[in-house]
Amino acid sequence: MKQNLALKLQLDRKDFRLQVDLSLPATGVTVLFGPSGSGKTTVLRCVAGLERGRGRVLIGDEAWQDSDRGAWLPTWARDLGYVFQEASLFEHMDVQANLRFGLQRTKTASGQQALDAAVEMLGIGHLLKRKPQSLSGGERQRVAIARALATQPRILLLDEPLASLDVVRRQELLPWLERMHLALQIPVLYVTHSMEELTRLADHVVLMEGGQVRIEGPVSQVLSDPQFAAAVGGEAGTVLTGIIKSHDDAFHLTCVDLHGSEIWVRKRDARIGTVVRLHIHANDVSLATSEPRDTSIQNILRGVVDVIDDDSHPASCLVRIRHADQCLIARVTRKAVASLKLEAQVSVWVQIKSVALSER
Ligand SMILES: Nc1ncnc2c1ncn2[C@@H]1O[C@H](COP(=O)(O)OP(=O)(O)OP(=O)(O)O)[C@@H](O)[C@H]1O
Repeated sequence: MKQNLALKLQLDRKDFRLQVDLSLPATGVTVLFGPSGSGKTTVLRCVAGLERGRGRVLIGDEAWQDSDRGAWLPTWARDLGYVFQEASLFEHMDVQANLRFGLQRTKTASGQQALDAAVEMLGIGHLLKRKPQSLSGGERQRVAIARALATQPRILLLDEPLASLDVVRRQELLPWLERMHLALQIPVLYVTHSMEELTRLADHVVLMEGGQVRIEGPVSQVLSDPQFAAAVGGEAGTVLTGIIKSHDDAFHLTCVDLHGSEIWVRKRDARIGTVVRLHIHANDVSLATSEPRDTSIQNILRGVVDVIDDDSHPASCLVRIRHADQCLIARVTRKAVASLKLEAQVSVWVQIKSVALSER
């Protein structure tokens, strides 16, 4: 059964008020993003019943909290998995025993099946006999996530699960999270400060600011919102969806079909027909009003200017360009906008210097 998550919460602390009203998708990853102190962790803690504000927390048709009706489920009675920055495993037990410990909470006979599936999904079968202290930070987190999933939660809460890892470990763990993301049928609330995690994992994005929701929606829509782009500064970029079309072995390239246009990326070991995400930084996009010739840039699309908005610095603008039914953002100078006479509805050639790709 699909389990939409509906939150309407107000919580007051000294110098801080959380005030959110959100209806989140029943599956997929919702990334809570925003500056330090904006209230991301507080939202997770309210969902988990670790904080008690006023309002409602509804999962599917079950009320975990409904202040108007006096309803409140304590944390232990909420079917959820919660994974923190640092995996809190029992050091004296091996991985298998840690996983089984989580399982004791489950009420269904399918618990073992769920545990096996989680072990498979997080690729930790070869670690079952190891003690936590012998695991890397990334492996510990995979065990912690598998333990949370083995309890067959109705929702998974991940609070900066990669934050305590170094860059190398982060890069190791991200593909596992991507795979998990594709396989899970429950909603995931994921707190991060990292644009890379957001662009690779998010289906839905909530930008928090000062305890409130500033922008919210599907990832491609939020990322192509110039206000979001201005808020994240140099990290602004968009996510487009394409399909692997062909591989060029001679030049080590892969061709992605983007609504009839071709985008070339570094060769990927992915089957033809695979749906992929293309991440394009706003700073890697330039615009021309006549067809560029004799350029080293391989990826050139036709598009139409949709919106031109202010950037955080007055020297630059954020230009949203429509290509078929998707949008991308270019950061260009205000001077270029003036000299090219860019405005809404103007046709442009969009030159893309660099594209990163991940599987959807
Ligand atoms: N236990 C607490 N007692 C009092 N105030 C708190 C407590 N925990 C958090 N706060 C305050 O509540 C506000 C929201 O904190 P929260 O941890 O939800 O923000 P965040 O967006 O998750 O931040 P970060 O990205 O730094 O983790 C901040 O002003 C913070 O200082």
